[in-house]
Amino acid sequence: MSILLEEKQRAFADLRDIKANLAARGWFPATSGNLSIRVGGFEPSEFTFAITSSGRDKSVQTPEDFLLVNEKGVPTEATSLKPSAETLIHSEIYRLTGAGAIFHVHTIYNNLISELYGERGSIPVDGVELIKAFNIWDEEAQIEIPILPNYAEIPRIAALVEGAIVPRIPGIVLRKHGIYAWGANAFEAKRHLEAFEFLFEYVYRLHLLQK
Ligand SMILES: CSCCC(=O)C(=O)COP(=O)(O)O
Ligand SMILES: [Zn+2]
Repeated sequence: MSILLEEKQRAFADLRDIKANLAARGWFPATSGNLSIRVGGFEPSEFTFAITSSGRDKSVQTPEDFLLVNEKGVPTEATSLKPSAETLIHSEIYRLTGAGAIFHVHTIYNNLISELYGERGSIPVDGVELIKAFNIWDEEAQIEIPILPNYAEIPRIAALVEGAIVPRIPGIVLRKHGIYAWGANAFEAKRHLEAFEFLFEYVYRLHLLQK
């Protein structure tokens, strides 16, 4: 078996597991969300990643759930499957961060918080312990999680990713849409995603308490 085939099968298996895990939390309502894992070499200019196919019910497992695409988001193998409509955002995050996995979900809390802080352009989080999940260990750390507008054309959003990325924050929120969280591998990307969602719920509930 070639190394790429082995890596592809491992990436598909990892995506299947994470998809089932996140679906069980209700984080893929109405076919929303997409997941990807980088496969093969880590050349900055040329890379391949496994990504969810577009428009599918992510709470069920089928043989048509994933495909491989190149750094431009074009399928690398003959297939009738369509890559996620948001593949270009994944491509751009891989290109800019060298991440190994990217997970995107739509939740009530990430949508609410993105609207609450939409005009500010970032979500402030102040001194919450789970900030350490991002490997930020300062006492009472203060972070700002970037928010981008949710344009209808994905290339317009992708063009803004470079300017929005904050090196120590492994995620970007799209306003009234959802979060992209990434990490060096699937384990780390999942940890980051869980931390973001915890922090969004915390900040939202705190806002209500303080009103
Ligand atoms: C009904 S969800 C609208 C599209 C979206 O935001 C999303 O995350 C899912 O798109 P995909 O093409 O990856 O299924
Ligand atoms: Zn989406």
